[in-house]
Parts: sequence; structure tokens; C-alpha cells
Amino acid sequence: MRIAYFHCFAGISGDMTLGALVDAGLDWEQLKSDLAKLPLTGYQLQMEKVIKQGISGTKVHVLTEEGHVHRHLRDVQEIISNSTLPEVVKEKSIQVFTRLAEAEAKVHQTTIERIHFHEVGAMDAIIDIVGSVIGLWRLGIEEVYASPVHTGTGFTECAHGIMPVPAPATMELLQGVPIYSQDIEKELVTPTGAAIITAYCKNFGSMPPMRVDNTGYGAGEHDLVIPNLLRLTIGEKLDQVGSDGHIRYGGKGDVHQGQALMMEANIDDMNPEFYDYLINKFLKAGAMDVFLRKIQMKKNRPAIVLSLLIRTHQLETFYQQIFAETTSIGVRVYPVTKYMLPYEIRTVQTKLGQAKVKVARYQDSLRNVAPEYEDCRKLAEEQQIPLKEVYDIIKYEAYQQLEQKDHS
Ligand SMILES: O=C([S-])c1cc(C(=O)S)c[n+]([C@@H]2O[C@H](COP(=O)(O)O)[C@@H](O)[C@H]2O)c1
Ligand code: NI
Repeated sequence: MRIAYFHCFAGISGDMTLGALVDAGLDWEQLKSDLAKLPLTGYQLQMEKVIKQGISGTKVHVLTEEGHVHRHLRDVQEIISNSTLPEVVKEKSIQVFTRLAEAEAKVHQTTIERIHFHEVGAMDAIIDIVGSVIGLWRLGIEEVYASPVHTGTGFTECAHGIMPVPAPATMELLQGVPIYSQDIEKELVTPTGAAIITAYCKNFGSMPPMRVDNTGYGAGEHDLVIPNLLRLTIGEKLDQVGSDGHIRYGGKGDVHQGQALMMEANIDDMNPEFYDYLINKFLKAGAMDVFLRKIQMKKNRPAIVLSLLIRTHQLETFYQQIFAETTSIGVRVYPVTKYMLPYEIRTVQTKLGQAKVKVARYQDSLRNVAPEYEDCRKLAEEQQIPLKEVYDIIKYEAYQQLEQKDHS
């Protein structure tokens, strides 16, 4: 499972979140073209690389000509609903704004229908929030975690006048979240940042075990005595790292469940030489699996079903690639639920040498040991032994070692 960890050592705001997402690999041009799907004009998006206390990060600027506006929640909802963004993005963005409205309503003792946003409903806040939702969706983040949140202290000036830090709406949004201040007299967490992180975050604490793919830094406005950055780390969630250093995927013992999409296209008119190239291309682009089946179509035409198992956020990427690279002009897409045994990758020492094996367990019993093909191929080539023999030896010796460990 792909997860994100936000390290909020200098707080969190909407533009820091957007900067961190871009710094961690969100495609800038893609983000701009996604945001252009909102019925909003009169803004410009800019990004720049900045250095904060020697650390490089991305600062996103949302430049608008908008004067002081008072939007209600329903105005923001309408803007988002009237966009051509995917439903998941619209729903999550509206959820974040609804959280903001609830916090504002509580602070100003009114209702979410009546509350009018000042700064937090301005165009830059809409861009920050919808952009952050797009970013997490585009990067395929399935779960979000965060550190305890550094809030800052003192006072800040806004449309309401002078406010204590954390601002009342921020404080309301941070109910139940571990927060702290180290006497930095700045507003480190804004209502927008607090609404985004609390709408997503599963747990505020230390970083869960993960295999890191990318880290990005989103820069805040001011220069502080600490690096004014929000650090975002993206990677694959590991359910456990044992004291032996072995990594376990998918928890201990129980079958775990995940959602994915199956894309299929029936192809009867493409040069079969292309399939090898396409399978590699789709796998490199992040498909979880790609496979072919022979079928007999109407008029007795022999054909191929090209199937791709993909993550839900990859839909657009892959239908574009299928239409661009194959002769297909239509794809079927359906949601699938995957049930998976937890597994771990272990390196075993055998009489032929070292090899990795994938070890699957159900509860506490060993269910499968699969030697890694590439390691076996290398050993077979190096030692001029038939591949199937190498495979059997690795599997047998791995079983013996693992069973011995389990019983000791
Ligand atoms: O716009 C509104 S209603 C607003 C409410 C509050 C409360 O705490 S109530 C605070 N603020 C301040 O506005 C700026 C901008 O916030 P963003 O989240 O849009 O970056 C910030 O100083 C808030 O504390 C605005
Ligand atoms: Ni307010």
C-alpha cells in the first residue's frame, strides 16, 4: 500500500502541502492542467526552488487579482462540483472545505450554511486545497500519516483582526491531534493546512515502517530559526520490520484486502510483435500485472485479451497509453478486490550461494516459499546447472531454514 507521511516540524499550510507534493514528484504541468478544470479564472500558479536553513524545497505561489471576497460553503461547493475533475477529487475537496466550515461555524457561533469564509474561502485557498487533493490522488496515496504538529505561538493579523496562534479555526480543527509549540512566534499551522491534514491523516505519531520511494519539502512563507518546511515522504507501507531486519508486507498472519481496477481490451488487428514491448512498458509505468489471453471473437477471428491490473488512480494514465499504443478503441474497466497473504522477502544462504525467496504465511504457518526467478537464473548461469534444479535446491533449503527458525 502506498502511503504518505507528513513531518510537520514547521507546521503545515495549504501552500506548503502543495509545494511538498510537487517536490515529492507531482507533475507540475499535470497539476496545472487539472486545476484548470475548476471554473476559476484570474489566477496564476508559480513554483520556485528555495533554500530554508540550507535545505532545498519547493515554494508554490498562487497569484490572484481577487479582492476581499466572502464565500459561503455552498459557493465553494458549487465551484468544485461544476469542475470536470474526477468525482473522488470533488468529494474529498468538498469534505476538506466542510471541515473548515464546521470549525469556523463553531468559533463564530453560527451554522455551516451561514458562515462566510474570509481568507480561507479565497481563490488561493481553493487552489491549495483542491490542488493538494489532486496531488495525493495523482501520486496514488492510499493512506496518510503525520507527525505531531508544531503550531507556533503569538498573534497573527487577518481579516478578522488580531488572532491568537494557533488561530481559533486551526485550534478547532486540531482537536484530538498531538500538537506542540517551541516558542516560535509565527503562525505555523493555518486553518487550510489543518483542514487538509486532519481530513486525511489516519494517525499522528512516528513514521510507520515504510520503504521510501520519494521525499519532498514544501516551503513556507517566512524564514525562521528552524527550516520552514513541510517534509513529505512517500513509499510502500511495511506492516512490520522484524528485529532480524526482515521486512514483512501486509501484516502478520491475516489475509489482507486491497482495491484495484482491471482494464481489458480485446485486440484482433495488432502486430503480435508489439506485445512484448507493451507488457514491459505497462509494467514500467506502474501496472501491478499485465497479461494476455487468447480468445475467439466474432466471425471466428483469433484475438487477444490484454489485461492490466492497476491502482485506482492510474485509470487515466493507462487508458491513454492503451489508446496511444495499441489498435484498441475501447477498454473495459471494473473494480476488483484483492485478497492477499502477507509475505516477506528473505535472503537465504544455500550450497549454491545466496538467493532471495518470497515467504508467504497464513497466521503462523508457512504457506509458500517462492525463490526469486532472477536470483535463480543468475546462479544457474554462473554454475551451469539447470534452472529447475537451482529452483528446487533453493526452495528446499529455504524451507528447511525457515522451519527450523519457526520451531526454535
Ligand atoms: O477566513 C477566515 S474565516 C479565517 C478564520 C480564521 C479563524 O481562525 S476563525 C483565521 N483566518 C486566518 O486567515 C489567514 C489565512 O489562512 P489560510 O488557511 O487561508 O492560509 C490565517 O492567518 C488564518 O489564521 C481566517
Ligand atoms: Ni473565522
